Order: sequence, then structure tokens, then C-alpha cells
Amino acid sequence: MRDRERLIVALDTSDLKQASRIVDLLAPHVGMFKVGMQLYYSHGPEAVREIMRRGAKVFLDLKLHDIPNTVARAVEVMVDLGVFMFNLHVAGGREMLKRAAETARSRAQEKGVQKPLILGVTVLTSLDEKALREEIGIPKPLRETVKDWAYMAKEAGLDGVVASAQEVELIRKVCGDDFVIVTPGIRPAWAEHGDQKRVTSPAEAVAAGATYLVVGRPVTAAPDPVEAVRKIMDEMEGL
Ligand SMILES: O=C(O)c1cc(=O)[nH]c(=O)n1[C@@H]1O[C@H](COP(=O)(O)O)[C@@H](O)[C@H]1O
Repeated sequence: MRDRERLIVALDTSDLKQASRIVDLLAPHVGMFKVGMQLYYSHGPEAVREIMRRGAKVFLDLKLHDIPNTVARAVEVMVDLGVFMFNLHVAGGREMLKRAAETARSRAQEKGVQKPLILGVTVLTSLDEKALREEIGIPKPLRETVKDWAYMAKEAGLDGVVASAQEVELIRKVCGDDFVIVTPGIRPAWAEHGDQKRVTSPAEAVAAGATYLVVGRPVTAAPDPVEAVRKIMDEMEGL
């Protein structure tokens, strides 16, 4: 895959017109756009359709986390929407993950459409070791939790995971080269960290072997988003 195709821009806005403007501006330069809770809760499936009408691929980031049946029914909706990939929390448990994977497969077959890639969100990039242990109550080291959850996601039939690029090499060891690893928490040296805790630079994420890099505010809040993408791309290509 070319570096340009690895870059996913997060459209974190409630304004569909603004999101569409960003898509028109950046579609020639990036691989995909992420529709998250803010845009989806504001405009629903129309937001996804609007972006796909512009010829762009969509990562629908709604981070499902519910009982297996509820998640399976929501997975059918996402398959029907035709998104390229979507995610759910690994913390929902093995049965939820398996049902999601099986449902996506059978629904796509039934409808004669491409099955979206299904990604398990491991430990959010906004959490660090201390928060995971003291606030969430998981006593294992964070990296071990990410590794074990990634393996469980793979065993349950998921196509990949979302994790910080700091854990990519570890995940590759247990899940192999074909497993999709999507890495948010990407911060070029010139961007603020904000609420992200486990951050890496674009160059580090590529060097670690991330399949896709998700970048939001460093691009969308930049005075010139095209220039921001160009700088990130230069870093990814090691220029
Ligand atoms: O699933 C995600 O996309 C996700 C998982 C995660 O662990 N951390 C994370 O930041 N994200 C998303 O990735 C995007 C990162 O945006 P910025 O921090 O603005 O670059 C946001 O839309 C988050 O919702």
C-alpha cells in the first residue's frame, strides 16, 4: 500500500458541509475519512452516504460496546451502509466479537456486497498505564492488555485492531503481518498532544508497521489542511 493510502483523516465535526469541504479538499491526498460519533450523531447515515458519494472510503468509528445481539444487529446496518471499515470495543468480550464477525460475513454474502473490515478497539490512546490500572481497574501492564486483546480479536475473527503505534510491533508478533493495525494518537512534532497520551510521530508509526494512521486535529484544525497533510506525508515517506 502507498503511504498516501495509509492516511485516514478524522472528520470530527457536527457540520456536514464542513466535513464535505474537507473531503473535497483532501480526497486527492489521503486514503480514507473517518466518520465518528460527533458527525454520525448529528447527521446519521446521510453523513456516511454524502462522503461516499464523493468517491471516498469511510471508516465508521462508532466503537460499539453492547450485548452480542444488539451489536450484531447494528453490524447489519453498517454492512448495508457499505462502509470500508468499522470498529467495536474488544472489552465487549469474545462472544460479542465473534457474533459481530459472523454477522458481517453472512450479511455481506446475503447482500452480495464487500464485507467491511472489522476492527477491535484495544486500549484507547487517551489512556496511560496509571489510568488503566487505577481508574479502569485492569491490573495487567497496559502493553500486555493490548497484546492479549488484539489476540482475542484475531481469534474471534476480526480483521484488525485500533491501538497506539507504540504497541504495533508487539501486536505484529502475536497477530502476524496480515492483521490490520489502525493507529490514532499520531502527533507530528509541530502538533499539540491535547487529550492523547500514547502518541507517536507519523514516521514512528510507519516504521513500527502500522497499516493505517488516523489523524484528526493536526490536520483539520490546521490553518492549511492540505499543507498539514503534505508535511505528514513527507514524514511518513521519511523525507
Ligand atoms: O477508534 C478510534 O478511531 C480511536 C481510538 C483510540 O484509541 N484513540 C483515538 O483517538 N481514536 C479516534 O482517532 C481520532 C484521533 O483524533 P486526533 O486526536 O484529533 O488526531 C479521534 O476521532 C478519536 O475518536
